[in-house]
Amino acid sequence: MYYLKTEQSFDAAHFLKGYAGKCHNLHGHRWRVIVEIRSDKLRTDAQCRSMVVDFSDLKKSLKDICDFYDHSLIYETGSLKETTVAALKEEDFCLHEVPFRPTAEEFSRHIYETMQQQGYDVSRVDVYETPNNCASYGG
Ligand SMILES: Nc1nc2c(c(=O)[nH]1)N=C([C@H](O)[C@H](O)COP(=O)(O)OP(=O)(O)OP(=O)(O)O)CN2
Ligand SMILES: [Zn+2]
Repeated sequence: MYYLKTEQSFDAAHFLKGYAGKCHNLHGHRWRVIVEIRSDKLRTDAQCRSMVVDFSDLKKSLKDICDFYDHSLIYETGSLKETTVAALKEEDFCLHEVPFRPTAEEFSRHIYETMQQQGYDVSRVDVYETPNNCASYGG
C-alpha cells in the first residue's frame, strides 16, 4: 500500500457552546491539518505515471477546504443568537456556520468526509488545534 500526506493550515476563531472553561469564550487557533491518502496502485498515464495522485492536486484539494475557513469565525448551528449573527454579518465579518460543535475531532471527520467525497481514499486526517493537541479521524 502507498500512502501520501499533505499539510495545510488556516487561522480561525471558534468557541465551544456549553463548555465549562475558557474555551466557551471566542478565541482563535492556527488549525493545522494533515491528510493522508492511500492506494495499492500507481497511475500509469503519462503525466502522473508512478504517482498515486499528483501532490499538486492533493495539495490544492486540501488548500481549498482550508482557505474556505481561513480568517473566519466558525460557529455551531444554534450556538449564537440570530441577532448576534445578523450584527456580525452587518459588520462584514466572515462567518461559517457548521452543523457540529467545532472541535478538532469534528473537523478531522468533516475534512475526512469532504476529501472522500472528492474521490480520495483517505486513510487519516489529523487536526492540530494547538501545537500539542491533535485529534484524528481515520477510515
Ligand atoms: N478533545 C478536545 N478537547 C478540547 C478541544 C477539542 O477540540 N477537542 N478544544 C478545546 C478548546 O478549543 C481550546 O482552545 C483548547 O484549549 P487548551 O487545550 O486549553 O489549549 P491551549 O493551548 O490554548 O491552553 P493552554 O492553557 O494555553 O495550554 C478544549 N478541549
Ligand atoms: Zn479552541
